[in-house]
Amino acid sequence: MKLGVIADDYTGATDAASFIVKNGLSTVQFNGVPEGDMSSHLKSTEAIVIGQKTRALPPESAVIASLNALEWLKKQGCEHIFFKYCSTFDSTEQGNIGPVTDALLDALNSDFTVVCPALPVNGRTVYQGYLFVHDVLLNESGMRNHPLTPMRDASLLRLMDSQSAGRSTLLPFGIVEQGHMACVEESLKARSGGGRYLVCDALNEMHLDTLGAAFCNLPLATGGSGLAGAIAKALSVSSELPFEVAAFTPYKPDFGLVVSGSCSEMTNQQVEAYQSIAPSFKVDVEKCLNENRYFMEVAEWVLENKNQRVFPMVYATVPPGELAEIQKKHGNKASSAIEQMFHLLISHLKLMGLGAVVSAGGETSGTVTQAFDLDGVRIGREIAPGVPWVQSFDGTVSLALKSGNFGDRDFFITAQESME
Ligand SMILES: Nc1ncnc2c1ncn2[C@@H]1O[C@H](COP(=O)(O)OP(=O)(O)O)[C@@H](O)[C@H]1O
Ligand SMILES: O=C(O)[C@@H](O)C(=O)COP(=O)(O)O
Repeated sequence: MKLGVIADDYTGATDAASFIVKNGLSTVQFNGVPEGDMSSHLKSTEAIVIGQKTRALPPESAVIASLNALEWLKKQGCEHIFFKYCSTFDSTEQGNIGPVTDALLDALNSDFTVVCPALPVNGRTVYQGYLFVHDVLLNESGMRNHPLTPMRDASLLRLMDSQSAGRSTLLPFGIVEQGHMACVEESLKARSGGGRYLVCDALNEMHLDTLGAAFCNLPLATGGSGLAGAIAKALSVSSELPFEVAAFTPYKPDFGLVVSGSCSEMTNQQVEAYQSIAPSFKVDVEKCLNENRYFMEVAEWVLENKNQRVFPMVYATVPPGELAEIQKKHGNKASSAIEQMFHLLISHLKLMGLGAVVSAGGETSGTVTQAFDLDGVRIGREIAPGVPWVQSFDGTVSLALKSGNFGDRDFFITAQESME
């Protein structure tokens, strides 16, 4: 097994898996650390991705979950480990990117890794250690208003140093441009000078490929799906298996649903666009907080509106002003109550034959995936960069787990049109 990936959310896991498959390694994704014998799913597999919902947990819990994942991946013989976090470095001052990276390094008896969330195809670039989202710094992007992990700084060195035990240094793009040997040399200098995390500039795919070639042999690398894909590309050079892109297309079931819990700028646009063509239900936050059985009211609406040309949509997505008011009144309790409602809703609807969900938002997708209680998924056709269709091993459930910021305005309909 060449590569084991620990992803801090489920959209991030499918994102990474999609890029790894595209770059030549056959890949299986598990939702959480698998229990029982998974060997039948691992025949001819070169990369394993474990998706977990650890991004917004207290750091201690995220560390324990990530170390469990590492132990399992090592048992499967994974030679290299990749810690996948968000291309917008979603975290708080406490973590969890720093604490999890430190714990993984210690467990791997290593003292050095790379940090690179760049994903140029989706507009995330790193320049002089600063993270850009398209043409603005991270802290000027919509991420400054994120409900759980508002990003108020764009310096990856500062962000990493504030939440970890060690010290960051920079691999500037001028050296990345000189090629992978120059990067390796620079990393040796950084390491001998006491640097623990090498923050890598990357403005385009070529830079990522260079970083992949330079750092594919580290025990641990960390970053976004761009670097995960580049490392897979470097590792796949020695692959003995025939290259095969797992691009199955799922069937469109009679009963599908769009669930949107992201409040990102892009998801707000996607919800607005989809509302004009599909039956839509806006979640009542007060009811999520105060009525245990509110999910039944939502389920009833869904069941009345299924079997249409397009999937009905249940959404909690609100624009920044409305979100700020809700958070002022309820803090993070509102977010948890909404997630809990989505969990109960999906758990109920799966018994009614729900066969596909297009889900927007990382935490939201974690909730949806956990409610289906699937061991893992196989990776299918890409709908947009970083968002593949995935399907349960038994083929009964198809999911499109969309990161809040990914996809274009028409994503919800494009996803359905891409089914057979
Ligand atoms: N109207 C709302 N008020 C408060 N919190 C909300 C609202 N709608 C969604 N949320 C919460 O915001 C969080 C969004 O996170 P997530 O699903 O990861 O989206 P993203 O991918 O944009 O980060 C979730 O915890 C969700 O429950
Ligand atoms: O790296 C990315 O941008 C995504 O894979 C991801 O992790 C997104 O997180 P959410 O926006 O919370 O879905």
